[in-house]
Amino acid sequence: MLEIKNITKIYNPKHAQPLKALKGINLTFNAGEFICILGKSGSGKSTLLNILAGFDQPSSGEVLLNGKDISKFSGIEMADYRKDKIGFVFQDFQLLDHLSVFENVKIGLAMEASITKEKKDELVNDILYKVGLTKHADHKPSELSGGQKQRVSIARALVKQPDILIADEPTGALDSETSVEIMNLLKQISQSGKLVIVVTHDEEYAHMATEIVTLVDGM
Ligand SMILES: Nc1ncnc2c1ncn2[C@@H]1O[C@H](COP(=O)(O)OP(=O)(O)OP(=O)(O)O)[C@@H](O)[C@H]1O
Repeated sequence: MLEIKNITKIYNPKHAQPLKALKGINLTFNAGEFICILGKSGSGKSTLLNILAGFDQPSSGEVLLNGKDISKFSGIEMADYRKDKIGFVFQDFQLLDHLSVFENVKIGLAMEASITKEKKDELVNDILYKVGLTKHADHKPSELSGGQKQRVSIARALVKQPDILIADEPTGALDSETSVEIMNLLKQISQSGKLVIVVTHDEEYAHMATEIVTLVDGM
């Protein structure tokens, strides 16, 4: 489904000492897999994630989604790729404090001009049910626990039904019990047929993965 071939990323290529953040990475990921990307600080995890999510482009190599090379996409094609195929979950949730849980999740559908308001409301209610937040739909983020906030962020990423869910340190701001809960939810999501890719510092949760990728110094 998602294949990367000989990816390199060089920051400041014209600098006297360019920084090689990724040094020829080859990986294949399939639908239904739960991938954990591990590695020390500076090993290239965020760089790899940003390329997979279409936030950044590699210096060389290919990123193939169902055989199509997204690394050569134009700006507009890349924006469509991010909108249609990718859900992204951030460590610090990135919720809007003045909006309710329902409204925060609905933001995930803001770019979907072809979906009616009624259908959007139905999709939001469905996903809130799936992540166990129906009772909290009218609450503000400030009224939620850290784990509940991360569930809102996951619901917002999933509401547009992307094929791929990417999470950057989703448990980084959570205690260990809540972290297990969130990792279990992410695993369940992969078992429903999505490709879930998680960057984590917490090696203790890596056993839950179907595949572990360990980055060492960009390799
Ligand atoms: N925009 C940038 N410009 C220049 N160098 C960068 C940039 N982003 C990252 N780097 C460098 O690339 C290397 C890999 O960084 P990256 O953020 O991918 O690592 P990481 O494994 O995600 O680290 P952390 O766990 O601390 O987030 C590091 O040496 C970093 O300093």
